[in-house]
Amino acid sequence: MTAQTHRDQIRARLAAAAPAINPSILGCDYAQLGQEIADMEQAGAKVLHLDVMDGHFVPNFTFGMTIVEAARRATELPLDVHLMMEQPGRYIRQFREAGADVITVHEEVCRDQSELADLVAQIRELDALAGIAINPPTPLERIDKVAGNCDLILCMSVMPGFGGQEFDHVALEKLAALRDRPDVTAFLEVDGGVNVETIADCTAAGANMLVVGSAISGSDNYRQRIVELERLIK
Ligand SMILES: O=C(CO)[C@H](O)[C@H](O)COP(=O)(O)O
Repeated sequence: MTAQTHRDQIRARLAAAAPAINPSILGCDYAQLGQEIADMEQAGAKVLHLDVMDGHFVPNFTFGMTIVEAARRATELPLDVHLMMEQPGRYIRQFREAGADVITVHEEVCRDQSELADLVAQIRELDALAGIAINPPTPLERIDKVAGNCDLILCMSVMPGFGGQEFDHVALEKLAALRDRPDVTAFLEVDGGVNVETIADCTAAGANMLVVGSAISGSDNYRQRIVELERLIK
């Protein structure tokens, strides 16, 4: 029997958890990062979303591989690392070595779909799940050749860069179109403005990985909020 790869194991964990609430650490207290991550895990998170922002592709900075590596030491939960950055290919190996299990790159930083496909292959060679992300204005045609051959597709429901923005419904049309494509087996993820008002529409449209930032990190009780969100989607 062939041994399971790390990708196989992570895919199986995500499939077992789906539809999964995927808390983003963007709004956490970074002076207490280990505790924040432990709190999210105890609250029921099955996967954690880490937002890497470079100040070029998005008008904000967050963190790089050092924090990914610290998160890796703080938890065994799958780490879903969203690279909001130019030239992600230069850093993919370092993020993988820091402990990223899922690595997502943006279509908008690629010349064409062949470059996007190369990044997917590069991520998979490192035994991580490969995700591709599109911003609200980016049409699905821009990923039509790669959508059937990647592990996760992230439909942004805000322009990336900041938490606490309003949900853009354009993501729902894209999710539904992807869900209906027989060749697409990727996890379908949505990120931005996902909260108690919008989450049920996301799963109804086909999302099975639901990134939630401020609706969890801004609440007084992470567990209560995750349970509340889960009730709306299961
Ligand atoms: O990528 C992001 C913003 O660009 C983040 O995942 C962000 O944490 C989402 O936050 P919120 O749920 O508050 O919209």
